[in-house]
Amino acid sequence: MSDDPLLDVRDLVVRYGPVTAVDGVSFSLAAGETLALNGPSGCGKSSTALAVLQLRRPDAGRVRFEGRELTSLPERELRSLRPRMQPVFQDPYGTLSPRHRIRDAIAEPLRVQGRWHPTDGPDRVAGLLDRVGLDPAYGDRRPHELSGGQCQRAGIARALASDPRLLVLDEPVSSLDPSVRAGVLNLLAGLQDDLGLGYLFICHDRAVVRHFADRVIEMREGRVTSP
Ligand SMILES: Nc1ncnc2c1ncn2[C@@H]1O[C@H](COP(=O)(O)OP(=O)(O)OP(=O)(O)O)[C@@H](O)[C@H]1O
Repeated sequence: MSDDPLLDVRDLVVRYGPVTAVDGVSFSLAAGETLALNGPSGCGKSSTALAVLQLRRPDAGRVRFEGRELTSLPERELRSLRPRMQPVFQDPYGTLSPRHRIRDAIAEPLRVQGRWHPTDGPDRVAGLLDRVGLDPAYGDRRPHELSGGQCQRAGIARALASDPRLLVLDEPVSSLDPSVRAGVLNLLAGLQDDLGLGYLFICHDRAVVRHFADRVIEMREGRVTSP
């Protein structure tokens, strides 16, 4: 294995028509590390996240993930890499389909990736629920039958089903009640310790960032202002 960082972003640019949302952002992230993007609303944090995930193709710059340059890869080749870089968004109810039971939402990535086996699939789903601190019986419920914190845990379980190396966490606790935020952050910290995941952690709350991240990048008006 090379000494390549897990993720290396160089001179990233994202434009929406005349608006330059991300204007030459560079950073790298090692496996097992949490790098936070911090800054005021509208500074380009989410646009950076979407471009890293190639959910929105950047207008310029490079995104290297596990040593592979993503920006020049056709969608067909990206598809096989996508499971390894998973997003977790702010609104857990928006991530999980309201019509599907939690266990089906978690099983879906396994099915789509051809890794679902009827013999051990249900146990894997139960194991993932247990891993995020949810009683496997919650698998029978639909998202609206869970609290915000429980639903975010289910969203994290769904992300883990893909065996990712990188989680892009876009304000993962911002919509949660303050009393349950620490529990979800502790869960993420434990998963990182156990699985060696890299976290790109987007958060506008400086106190949370200081507590949770190994390193912090400050953004303003699409640019990195520090370090
Ligand atoms: N789909 C879009 N179309 C047009 N402009 C957009 C779009 N998405 C974001 N922008 C603009 O790009 C800039 C950066 O937005 P972005 O959401 O990336 O910032 P942010 O730091 O994540 O903000 P927030 O914390 O409020 O989500 C803002 O000026 C925003 O209005």
